[in-house]
Amino acid sequence: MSTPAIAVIGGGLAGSEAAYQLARSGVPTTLFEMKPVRFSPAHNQEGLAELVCSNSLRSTDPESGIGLLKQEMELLESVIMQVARHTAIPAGKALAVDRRLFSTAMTEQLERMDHLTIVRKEITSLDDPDLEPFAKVIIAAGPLASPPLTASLMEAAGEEDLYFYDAIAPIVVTESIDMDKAFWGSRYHPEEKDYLNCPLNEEEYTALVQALKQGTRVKPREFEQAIHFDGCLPIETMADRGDQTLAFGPLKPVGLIDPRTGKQPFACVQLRSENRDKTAMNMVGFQTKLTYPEQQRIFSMIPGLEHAEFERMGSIHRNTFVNAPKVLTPQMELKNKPGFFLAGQITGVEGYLESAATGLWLGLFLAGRITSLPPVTTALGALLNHLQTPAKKFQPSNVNFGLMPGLNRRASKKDRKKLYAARAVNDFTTWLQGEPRT
Ligand SMILES: Cc1cc2nc3c(=O)[nH]c(=O)nc-3n(C[C@H](O)[C@H](O)[C@H](O)COP(=O)(O)OP(=O)(O)OC[C@H]3O[C@@H](n4cnc5c(N)ncnc54)[C@H](O)[C@@H]3O)c2cc1C
Repeated sequence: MSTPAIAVIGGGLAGSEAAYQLARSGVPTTLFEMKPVRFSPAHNQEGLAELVCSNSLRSTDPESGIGLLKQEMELLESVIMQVARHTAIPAGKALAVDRRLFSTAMTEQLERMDHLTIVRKEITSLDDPDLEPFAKVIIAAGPLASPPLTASLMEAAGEEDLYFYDAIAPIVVTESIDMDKAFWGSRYHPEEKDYLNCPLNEEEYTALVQALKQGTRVKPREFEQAIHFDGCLPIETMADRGDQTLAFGPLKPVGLIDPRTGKQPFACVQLRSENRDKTAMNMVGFQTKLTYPEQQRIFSMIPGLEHAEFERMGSIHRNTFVNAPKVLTPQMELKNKPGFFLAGQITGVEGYLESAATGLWLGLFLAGRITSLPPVTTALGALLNHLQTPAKKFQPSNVNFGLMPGLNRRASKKDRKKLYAARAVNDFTTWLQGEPRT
């Protein structure tokens, strides 16, 4: 009996990895990629597995979550990792690649594979006649999946369970903050230096809220009307909801005492350090749709930020992803549309490698080369387990130590990381040995 064919929509990081794993396992696979017929707003090369922004696949340190993930992907013979090693350029402890070479090598690798057909065509619906011959379909169309396909996915996933945007808070250069006005300290812990606080009196707060309400905003684009994500509302939308909303929300002053007055201010803007050296600070809760000049003008009304230099302005960019715990089975199959599986950023993961890892797992799983999820104590397991939990952001480096039975919680953070790395690799290898290999 011949093996049923599988279609993959989207030849990005996840789709290319999934298609490779299926084809090398002998599964007849067709990869539909819309480029060069149509390009998303971020893609501009014709090749597969295009890295749209940075050329870095981040740290190779096996004590970091992302380094561990690399090790585990290599154990599973990930093509993304193989090609990345071949096209790497020097970048210290990080794995960076020549972006063009990487995409060209990935395209050539996939084009010469048996069992794999690459069709340059946009799939516009989950009911597209082109998909009819296939027993299963992997949707790996990315955070910028083409609009008609997104609309069709919305129908299958349910409007409220498909999100369309990512909200980014502005980052300020620490040196440009007026330290005569701002003070360090986290809530109830003035000695901790993780947060920098800009105190506002009632008058300053009221002026800021009015400015936020009246500030010029970037016009909503296609699909953005359907946003329902209270976890990261734009700051000006919160201001619209009521004059005191911010004072009880991201600007609440509770637990923060201004050392200059010895009192709790009326409201407080908090900035969280972006890096270990605290050279850049992230404005907590200030994700925004205000235009860049308006951000500059309005945020400089905040005491301490009058002369702030912005390393990055706030923004909201399109990022299509589903509410994975609700709409997907643990095998990443759409509950409302059996036979349709999701991989890549559209599942809710973020980052090149994390996206590729979901494609790797799904490709191997649908090819029958592995039969279960990796244990949650491994980086790959934690990543996949994340798809079944409600948290939006996933950082493999934040893998919960609590998942590791017997791990000494009193050990230093560094030792715990080492122990974790050792345990995770161990658990992963044990799991792998128990899996059927062809
Ligand atoms: C602007 C931007 C910058 C980013 N910068 C970084 C970064 O610096 N570092 C990082 O780690 N991550 C970054 N990311 C996240 C990163 O892009 C993703 O994590 C990763 O590329 C997602 O992989 P994917 O396979 O899910 O989607 P993609 O890599 O986007 O691949 C999706 C593919 O599907 C194709 N496609 C879309 N719709 C259809 C259709 N209907 N029919 C056929 N084909 C279709 C697209 O052309 C594309 O080739 C960025 C994302 C964006 C949008």
